[in-house]
Amino acid sequence: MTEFRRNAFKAGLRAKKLQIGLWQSLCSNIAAEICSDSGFDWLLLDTEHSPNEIPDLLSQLQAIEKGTATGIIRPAWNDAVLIKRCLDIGAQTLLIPYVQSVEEAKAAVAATRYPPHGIRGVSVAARASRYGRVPGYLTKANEEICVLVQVETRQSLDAIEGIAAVEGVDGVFIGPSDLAASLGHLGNPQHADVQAAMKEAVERLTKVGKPAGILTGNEEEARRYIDWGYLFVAVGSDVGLLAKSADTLARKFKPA
Ligand SMILES: O=C(O)C(=O)C[C@H](O)[C@@H](O)CO
Repeated sequence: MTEFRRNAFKAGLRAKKLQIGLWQSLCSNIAAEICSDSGFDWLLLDTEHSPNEIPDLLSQLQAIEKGTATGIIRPAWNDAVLIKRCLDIGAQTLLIPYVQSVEEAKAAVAATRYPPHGIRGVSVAARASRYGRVPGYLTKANEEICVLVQVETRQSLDAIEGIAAVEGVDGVFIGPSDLAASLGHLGNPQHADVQAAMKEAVERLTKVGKPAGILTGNEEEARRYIDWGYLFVAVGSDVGLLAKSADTLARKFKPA
């Protein structure tokens, strides 16, 4: 019998365990497979700022299944159709960008739930149910679906407790680049005002018992965010790793 797949990332969030991730923007199943054997807890397959399409995402999910990491997809927008397509190919954890209000957080959750709890369209033969072979998938799916919402503007910061309290929101991710832009510091998430906002955000989320996540390519910052209480932290990206290693190697033989 084909078993219903459990979501290790969601279990880690419930246990308030620190989970370390890597951002995947190369849109490559081979890169994703390589990174999935590194020991990370999660790999974020981005479609908001990377040219990833559904077939690319599907092959990346397949590639990372045998590794240590849970695949998380970020749809390009808080859109029920994009969300449905990511769920149907087997993603159980989604990171929804630019959630500005309680209403938008509710809409994100509703897009992941079958009626009567939401509006997810029903497929009886999608990969999510192992092509219809998982007994009772339609009634059990919600148990393992994990919804992360992105708070990345001044407006959403103001509403952070309400957004976090929406039933079905499992975690809140602070987007450093967009938050910096919204606070008037485009391109400078290190600015003291932005750092203070990110610290306050995790403190407020911790107070209401909701796990907070973040991304940085800088080790010192990552350690600081972990000290502040962030629980799902992406500590780099496949693009960053490749660019940095390629530059370092080239410099050894072709000094600038
Ligand atoms: O605001 C942010 O920071 C994010 O949402 C993450 C970025 O989109 C990521 O691509 C890094 O630039």
